[in-house]
Amino acid sequence: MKTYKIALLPGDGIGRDVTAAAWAVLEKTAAANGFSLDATSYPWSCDYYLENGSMMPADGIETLRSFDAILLGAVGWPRKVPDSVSLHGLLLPIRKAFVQYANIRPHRLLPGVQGPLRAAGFDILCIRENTEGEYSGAGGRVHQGTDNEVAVETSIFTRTGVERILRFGFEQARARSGKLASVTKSNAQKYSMVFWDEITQRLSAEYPDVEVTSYHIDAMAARMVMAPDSLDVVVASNLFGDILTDLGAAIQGGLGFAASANINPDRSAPSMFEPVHGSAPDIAHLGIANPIAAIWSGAMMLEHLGEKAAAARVMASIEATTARGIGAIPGKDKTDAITASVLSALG
Ligand SMILES: NC(=O)C1=CN([C@@H]2O[C@H](COP(=O)(O)OP(=O)(O)OC[C@H]3O[C@@H](n4cnc5c(N)ncnc54)[C@H](O)[C@@H]3O)[C@@H](O)[C@H]2O)C=CC1
Ligand SMILES: CC(=O)C(=O)O
Ligand SMILES: [K+]
Ligand SMILES: [Mn+2]
Repeated sequence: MKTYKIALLPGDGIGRDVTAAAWAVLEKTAAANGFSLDATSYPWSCDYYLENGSMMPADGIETLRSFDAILLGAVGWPRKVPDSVSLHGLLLPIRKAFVQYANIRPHRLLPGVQGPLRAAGFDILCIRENTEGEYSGAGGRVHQGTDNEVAVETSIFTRTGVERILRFGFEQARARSGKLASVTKSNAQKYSMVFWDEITQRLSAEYPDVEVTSYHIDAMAARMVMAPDSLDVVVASNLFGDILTDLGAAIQGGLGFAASANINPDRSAPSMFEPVHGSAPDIAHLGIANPIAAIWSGAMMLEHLGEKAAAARVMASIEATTARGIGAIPGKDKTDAITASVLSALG
């Protein structure tokens, strides 16, 4: 039987609950579809940091490298560890080291879910640059604690990095409606985003079948709310994509619905699958986290592994669940009840 080696990183807060839910669904799906998933779970998290002084061991990246894929919950527990330490100690290093440059975030309304906009046909695909840009981690602080203190955070946009994410966006647009929105801010950011726009324009010549439009990030935020039907594939830098995908999640009905895949398109290292949301300290321990985003991310993992029928089975079970009203209204159903419904819909 075909076996896939999966690294589980539940992380912090509700990351643990939703990863457990996703794993139960994935295991049952694998059994029904004739393959198996071999999980190794790692406790890397803020608790791990408090015990060991780092978010993961020094050889953590090398440990993960041998897996077929990584399933992650969420990283961060700001009451105990600064978010800048936890994110730059675990989540962001994995995305960078494994060149998971395409962060794919689908946003669409599931059956039975009423988003705040009543935009019934809401269905867009955000492609977020995931290894550089505003989250490069290049910068520093001097004269700390004095009136002369200075903080510098440098965005890094490389030709390789910008070209490959835009090309990925064009390819995704080609595979969907043929419409691509490129998110910019070249009226204010006169180096990086002018560079981004130039590469968008140059690549558009290679994709005459794709209609590409550039929108400034501020106008794009408004457009997602006011005219979501005018959008299909949206490609954005790391920070812009991060913000727009929480907005996309909100339009979907909440953070508990938004899935994501951190993809290494060349398959030279494992890709990582996780919900868009974080550890949600405000609801952790209440048993009410919506596991649908994590389960959907698991379906994206199966798709990436080539198990398309299994991925479709998981999606159909999610949709059957929300169509029955279970998990459709944020906070109404418990994590376990939503998971049980998806499990039973699997058949
Ligand atoms: N990829 C990751 O691991 C991410 C980690 N974080 C970290 O998570 C921690 C909390 O960050 P926040 O800014 O509060 O963002 P968050 O996404 O954890 O929570 C934002 C809001 O959405 C709600 N929410 C999130 N997921 C939900 C779910 N599955 N079901 C129902 N409601 C849900 C929360 O209760 C909260 O009100 C921080 O440490 C942050 O750095 C934040 C975003 C992504
Ligand atoms: C860190 C974060 O907010 C994200 O990856 O979406
Ligand atoms: K997450
Ligand atoms: Mn985010």
